[in-house]
Amino acid sequence: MSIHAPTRRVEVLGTPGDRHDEILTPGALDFITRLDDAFHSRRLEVLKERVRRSTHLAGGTPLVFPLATRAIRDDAEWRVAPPAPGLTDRRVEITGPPDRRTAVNALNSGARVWMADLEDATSPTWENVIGGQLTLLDVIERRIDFTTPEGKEYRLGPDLATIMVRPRGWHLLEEHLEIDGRPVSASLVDFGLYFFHCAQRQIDAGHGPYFYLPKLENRYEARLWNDIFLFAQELLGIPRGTVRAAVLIETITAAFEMEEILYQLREHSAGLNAGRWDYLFSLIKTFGHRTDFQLPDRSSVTMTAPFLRAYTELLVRTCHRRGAHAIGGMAAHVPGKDAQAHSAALARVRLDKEREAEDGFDGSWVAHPGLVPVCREVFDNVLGERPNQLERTREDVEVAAADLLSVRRIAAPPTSEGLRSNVTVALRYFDAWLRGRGAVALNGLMEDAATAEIARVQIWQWLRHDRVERSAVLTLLDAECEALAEEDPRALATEARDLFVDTALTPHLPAFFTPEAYTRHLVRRTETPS
Ligand SMILES: CC(=O)SCCNC(=O)CCNC(=O)[C@H](O)C(C)(C)COP(=O)(O)OP(=O)(O)OC[C@H]1O[C@@H](n2cnc3c(N)ncnc32)[C@H](O)[C@@H]1OP(=O)(O)O
Ligand SMILES: O=CC(=O)O
Ligand SMILES: [Mg+2]
Repeated sequence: MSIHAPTRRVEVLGTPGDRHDEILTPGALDFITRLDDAFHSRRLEVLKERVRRSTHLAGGTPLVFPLATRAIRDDAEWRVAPPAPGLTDRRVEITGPPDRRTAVNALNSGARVWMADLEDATSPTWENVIGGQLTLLDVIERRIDFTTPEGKEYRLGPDLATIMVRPRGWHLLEEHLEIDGRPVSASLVDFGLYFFHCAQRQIDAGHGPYFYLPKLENRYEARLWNDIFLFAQELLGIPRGTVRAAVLIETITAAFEMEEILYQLREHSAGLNAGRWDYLFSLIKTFGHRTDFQLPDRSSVTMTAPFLRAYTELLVRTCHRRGAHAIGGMAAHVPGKDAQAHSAALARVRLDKEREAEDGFDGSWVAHPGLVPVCREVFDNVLGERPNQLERTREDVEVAAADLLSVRRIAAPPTSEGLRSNVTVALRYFDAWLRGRGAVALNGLMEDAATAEIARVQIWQWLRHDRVERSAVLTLLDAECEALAEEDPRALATEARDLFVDTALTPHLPAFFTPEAYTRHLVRRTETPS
């Protein structure tokens, strides 16, 4: 089907799947077209600004709290909107891709919020993108219950988590949907389809259209999202201020603009989250060329490192000063398959959540239903009857630019185990992603696009500073490739290897592995548009 909005030609080029027509309705496509009309060029400006900024930082321009927005930071009066229905108590938030099994398990898990993730945890095949929207629609319509061929039943229980949806970031395109012959922003597609189908339904169900916004780099990107919310609410007759969005502070530049990001979104804000994995990725990517920014093995970079503590403490202080929730990040350990690994994972997650709760976070993320009880218990102990600890304004916290950048204090050379682990994670994650899975458990750790990016850019950084030999990386890569192909005949070991070579072993570091990999491997366009 092609629909002709007044002047625009919309084409759906993805292979039609079961019930896709329920999502790709003429009304929804028209809504996406209007979003594209209004915001296409603003997205391009934001992307241009990213390149400009990273070139300046690479050229030695110091990263500082912006001078131009000092008045916003100094103004003690402004606050973000009060928490929206279903978002007052967020002591445990579970994350996961919006496939049907994960959705039912996450919603029933006992977590207060389910972050339905179209970003780090989703490989954006067309089937996953539209399937995810169908899952969300079916959940809200309460028609998702199903039984597997093996007889296992999935049924929504009485007490469900509130849904927050994370659309893909600004760097990605949706090539299965074209307007006037060019692909549409993946962020606008994910946001637009969910908003169009579910905003009113969520309001009718007592909640609202709630979002998590990934990978923002500065206040301009927050303003862009805020303008999109205003536009979308107006267009569909949704009362202004109904949308809520939490921003992941997961780039080093955004850490210098937390107040400004909250300020831009204040009418729609649902606080900030400490997205630690992308944050580390961003830090290495931004300063990877500098000798004083070399990070050691990923396993030895813990949240107690001074530069990471500065980041989380500043996040709590900033949020609570403005009446916004501060939500903790993802501990990577997932429950093990044997008793010993299981209790070790739980103990590590407990320590991580205890530190966050004591620091003043209002809740935190878990990656697996088996981790909900431990996170809840830790926050119950600190919060008691209170739904959050917004009143802890943490005026004791003072963080300077140098504290956020004090990476040198944990510098240590990479070990052979650290290198091997990064090669394994990057290669195996790429293989999973190319086959449509955006999150996997590897060696007891949750791996997704953010953690795989750390593995990739660390290898690049170590090569760049002659910390490891290229031949050693290639030897490990080939061995891992062979092992993967032997273990699983369906593995795309060669494609994953090529992706590794092209994104980690090149002199110029690609900003993300996903855009190129998406175009090369995930895009399956039909000959004749439907
Ligand atoms: C850096 C960041 O951005 S973090 C946020 C993005 N990342 C994520 O959201 C990852 C979320 N986690 C996951 O996707 C999964 O936990 C994985 C892939 C890591 C591991 O999944 P599995 O290998 O299936 O784990 P496991 O076998 O222990 O699962 C047991 C059950 O728990 C369910 N489960 C596991 N994780 C989740 C989850 N996050 N949400 C809901 N259910 C889950 C499984 O579906 C399975 O259910 P079943 O018994 O009905 O089949
Ligand atoms: O999105 C979360 C992160 O840690 O990255
Ligand atoms: Mg992330």
